[in-house]
Amino acid sequence: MFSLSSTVQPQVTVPLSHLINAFHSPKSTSSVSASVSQNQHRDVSPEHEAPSNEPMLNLRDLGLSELKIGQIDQLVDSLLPGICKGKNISSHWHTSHVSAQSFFENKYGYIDVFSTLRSSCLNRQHSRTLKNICSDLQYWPVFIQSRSFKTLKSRTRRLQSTSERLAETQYIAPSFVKGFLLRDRGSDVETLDKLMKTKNIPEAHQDAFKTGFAEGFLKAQALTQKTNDSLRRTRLILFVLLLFGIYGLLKNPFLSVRFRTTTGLDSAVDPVQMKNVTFEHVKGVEEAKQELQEVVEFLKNPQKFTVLGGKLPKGILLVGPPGTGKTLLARAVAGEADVPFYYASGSEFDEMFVGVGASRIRNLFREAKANAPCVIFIDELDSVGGKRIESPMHPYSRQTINQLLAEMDGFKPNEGVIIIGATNFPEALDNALIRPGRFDMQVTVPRPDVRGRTEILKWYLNKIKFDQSVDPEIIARGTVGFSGAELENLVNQAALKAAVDGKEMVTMKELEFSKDKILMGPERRSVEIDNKNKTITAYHESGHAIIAYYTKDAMPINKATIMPRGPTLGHVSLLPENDRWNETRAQLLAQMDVSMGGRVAEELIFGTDHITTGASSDFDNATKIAKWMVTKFGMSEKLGVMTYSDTGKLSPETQSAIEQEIRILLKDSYERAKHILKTHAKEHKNLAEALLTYETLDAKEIQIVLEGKKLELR
Ligand SMILES: Nc1ncnc2c1ncn2[C@@H]1O[C@H](COP(=O)(O)OP(=O)(O)OP(=O)(O)O)[C@@H](O)[C@H]1O
Ligand SMILES: [Zn+2]
Repeated sequence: MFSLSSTVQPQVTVPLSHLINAFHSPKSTSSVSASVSQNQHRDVSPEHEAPSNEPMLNLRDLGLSELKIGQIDQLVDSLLPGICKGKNISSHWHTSHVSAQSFFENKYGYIDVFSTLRSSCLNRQHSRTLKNICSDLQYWPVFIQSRSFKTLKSRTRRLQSTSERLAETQYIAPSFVKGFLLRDRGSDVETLDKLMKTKNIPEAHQDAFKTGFAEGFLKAQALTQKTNDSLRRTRLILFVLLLFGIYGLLKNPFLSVRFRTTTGLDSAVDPVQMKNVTFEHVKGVEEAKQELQEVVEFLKNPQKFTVLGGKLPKGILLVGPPGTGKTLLARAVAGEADVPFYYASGSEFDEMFVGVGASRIRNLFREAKANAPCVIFIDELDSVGGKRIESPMHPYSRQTINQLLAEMDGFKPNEGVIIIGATNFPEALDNALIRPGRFDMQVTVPRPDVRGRTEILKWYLNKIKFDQSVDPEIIARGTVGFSGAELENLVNQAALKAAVDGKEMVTMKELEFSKDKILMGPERRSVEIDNKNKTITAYHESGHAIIAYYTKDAMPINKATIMPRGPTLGHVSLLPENDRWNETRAQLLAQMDVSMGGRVAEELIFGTDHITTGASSDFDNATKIAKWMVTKFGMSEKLGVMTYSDTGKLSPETQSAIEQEIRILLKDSYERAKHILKTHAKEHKNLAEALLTYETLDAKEIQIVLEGKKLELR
């Protein structure tokens, strides 16, 4: 409805179509009727009440509410000729107002237009053309009263000031009025008149021309209104969607985690109660456990230490290769003492964002102090406490380390918070971190020895089903240098293999299998090796085995196989009875002899022309031992008890003397191997054939074959 309602303004509204109709057929009287309401009394006739979907045009908007009686009469007459023929007028027209009649009369000195409308029946028959209406509209004074009786000046006067005019139109007039009457009225109509004149439009067509103009204008206004409505609706929908979107983002767990981690204000500092992990769970690191025992005592009973005046270190640094059980030990300390355990990894503090790493450290220590006695464990300490090198990758590491140092200085030694740090690279740590008062107690957690490995293997074997014939010690002997984590993995892999093979329990075979897999890579069963190469490999490997078996100081054989694995076509594994801390000259020579066994076997069986490249790593091994014996271990009579570290810088004579000695050692070794293989040619043949049949033979089976007994069919 194009109406501007106001409490004080009389309103005259008319369906738009009627106005258009009036424009179109000004002489027709049948299609349009009107009624006039009484003063202070709204027309309540049913027709009037019936809602109309048509847009309504408020005549006041057209500036008609201020018409003089005569003008209104003229207008109504021209718009709706014969509209009021009596009291039974239908009420498509109605007027309403609420302001006092006297107000208008008093203030403006002329009769209220509505009293005129009320008294008049609007039944004049004069028909007038649109041209007349337009020119009337053009010059009628527009008189608009806003709310609260604030009366604006006559429009004619106000139009003198352009700025005033603009302000007024924006404030009061609807766009229709602005466009049609106020802002562009004069110019539009004038232009239209001018246009009709210049185009020489005949008098007869001028009405139609103007009608078309007015109709188009009204339609454009209706369209604008529609567009504005739909724009408003779209904006509302977008706003609601935005609200939903924001709600969804806040509820999304992924994003909330991101917010957590990136702000660092809420880093994970929840303690873990470690009652279930004790020193019992950590095997093969007895010394480390003993050293940490006193820390456990302190955490259990801090007063005992305070009374005696003893001071415990604030920080303990666990140093050792990966997987040796440093984290496990720290957990066990908390578990033994039954105190909370705060875990943090150094890399968590290594943040790209300023202050985040430092704030996490602050949070961690604040939480820990509130829950003392407790253990803070910082894994990978080197990644937070490494030497303070400025680098673009770690822009705020200095800030983080400083925070860590400040926190460590910030509590007293006997406050009940023990910080355990772990690192694989103690040398990479910032010196400020390892000075007394910080991480001043260092505990080494080495790779386990054979006893330790046996214990660890037993511990993890007890968690799976294994055959009674399994000897963990044999596996332990063959896994020199394995860490606790690697041994755990070995047992696990054996269990998986047994499950895949449909076995009920794990046997030595699976354990050996997984050991070889870890040491040498997976088996290459799919590799097609021709019989000739298989035979050469079988004799080569048996050659090693025969030398090992018949040489007094050689290590016991564990296994021989011609199954390709990793880069090898076959191998013989020997096991030291113990981890060897020292090796004798005889043991070193025996190792060289065993290495030579492969090539000697090839030569003896297939002839000098058919020796292969397969012995190169054997020679590498033998040559290395011979070289060390001469240059490092003082085991050459000719060169004496002296070390020759940088052989390239030695005199040519010395260099050739060393070379000579190494050559003799290797040659002698080769000859010894040849002698043994010639002596035990029969055993050599038997073993090679057994390998060709069975592919893999363990120590017991090798012994059976070499004793000339028959192997049971597997
Ligand atoms: N000495 C051990 N006794 C028993 N289990 C061990 C031992 N060492 C390692 N493990 C096993 O290996 C797993 C990994 O060990 P842990 O995380 O403690 O090693 P770590 O020294 O902290 O390694 P990293 O330096 O890589 O952090 C342990 O959870 C445990 O299952
Ligand atoms: Zn070999």
